[in-house]
Amino acid sequence: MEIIDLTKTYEGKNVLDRFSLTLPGKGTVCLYGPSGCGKTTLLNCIAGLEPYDSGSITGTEDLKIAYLFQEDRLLPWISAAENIAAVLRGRKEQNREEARKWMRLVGLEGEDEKLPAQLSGGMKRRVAIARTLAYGGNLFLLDEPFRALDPESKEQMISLMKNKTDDALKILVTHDLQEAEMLADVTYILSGPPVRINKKTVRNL
Ligand SMILES: Nc1ncnc2c1ncn2[C@@H]1O[C@H](COP(=O)(O)OP(=O)(O)OP(=O)(O)O)[C@@H](O)[C@H]1O
Repeated sequence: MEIIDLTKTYEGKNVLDRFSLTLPGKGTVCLYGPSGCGKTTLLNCIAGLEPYDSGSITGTEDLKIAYLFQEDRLLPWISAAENIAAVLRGRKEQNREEARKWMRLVGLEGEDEKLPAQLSGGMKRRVAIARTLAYGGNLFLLDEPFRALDPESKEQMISLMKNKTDDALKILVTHDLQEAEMLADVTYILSGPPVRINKKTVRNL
């Protein structure tokens, strides 16, 4: 996948200014940078959710993209398990079973019937993670995926994500260098001073 000279402006202000990056077919690439530097905008452009002013993104045409948004975006009027089942393509009963399996995998057994409003912030995040993984794909866009999780659930979710997305490319946006260190093969610093992460490749853009 190749991003060449991507430029995106909002209200006359350059958010992405001739941004270029070549990404591998699989593995985890972390984008690290201060709030407001354009990380979410970049993911939205890759996903095709935001138009851009100039430049190109190629190599995404045949990819199935699973996007974990920064916000959970759960449908409030259906249960946690139904939120997961909603992205599945099988028969109703099969989807329900599959959704229950994902609820177990993210440590939410017994919470299937709860509405999002009845879940804690961390539980909602785990449902959103389960929904993204259940949908699956060859490109995962992960915008602060472990936001609102306690350290133990975060570790569990990192390990689950590693297991379930082995053959895919993951683009991970995070403010947390420890997270980058645990997951990423390469970390790009989008702006600000260089930061070193143990044993990992860190590049400034
Ligand atoms: N729809 C929009 N309309 C106008 N400006 C926007 C819009 N979306 C984002 N911006 C602006 O673009 C800039 C980049 O926003 P973006 O959400 O991509 O940053 P970010 O690096 O993901 O930040 P964070 O780490 O806080 O999520 C910000 O200055 C923001 O105010």
